[in-house]
Amino acid sequence: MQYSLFNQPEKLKPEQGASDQGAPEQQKQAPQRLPLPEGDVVYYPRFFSQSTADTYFDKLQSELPWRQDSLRMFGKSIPIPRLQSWHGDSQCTYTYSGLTMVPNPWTSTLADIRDCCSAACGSRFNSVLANWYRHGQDSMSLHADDEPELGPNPVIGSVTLGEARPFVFKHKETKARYTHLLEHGSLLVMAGATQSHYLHGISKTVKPIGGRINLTFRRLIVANSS
Ligand SMILES: O=C(O)CCC(=O)C(=O)O
Ligand SMILES: [Fe+2]
Repeated sequence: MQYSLFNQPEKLKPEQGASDQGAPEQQKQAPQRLPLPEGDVVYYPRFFSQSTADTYFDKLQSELPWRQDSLRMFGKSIPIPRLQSWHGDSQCTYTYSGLTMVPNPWTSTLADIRDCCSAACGSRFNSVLANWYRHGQDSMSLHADDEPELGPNPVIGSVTLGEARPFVFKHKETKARYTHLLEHGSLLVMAGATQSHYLHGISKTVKPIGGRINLTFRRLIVANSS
């Protein structure tokens, strides 16, 4: 399907809730295409209003069955530096870095956010990895979302709630780096050949910062997916 990354149906425009009144600088922020050669990345600041994003943060923090997962490296079990929760349609079992994750069901909060992101991205997302970065020492090392079950040129929709963190892109051949701050209530959409050409990740910081929840929506190619 051909679609524009700039799709933003009227009903998905940032809400103008009570807490946003009198703060016109918070509204009408246009999507930005990031200047990444060979990449296809669009950033929607305030995809969700401040008040909606605050509510989602609180609900997800308390509702999701957060897990401390570990990876096996060099024969040792190493805890990953963040908590995670994998949700999706029942057939969406996902394997990454040797870790096989059976999906938890969609919660109504996750399903609401999924539907907004699917409409904006033109992709029917069937799964989401929720990441909870509790503080500055939580991180995600550079990687590409290029697992075979995502298919070629996957569309990935990534929502940030809570503390803003810099998102690092590193070009696989030129090694050029580009950093973009992901803010509360934003949506970052990676599409096209972005995963073929770039790694991405979240670095640690020594600054005393608050928690951040990230939701990375994906569409896995699975039997019986519509
Ligand atoms: O926390 C983020 O913004 C990145 C998450 C990510 O890259 C992933 O879940 O694959
Ligand atoms: Fe990723």
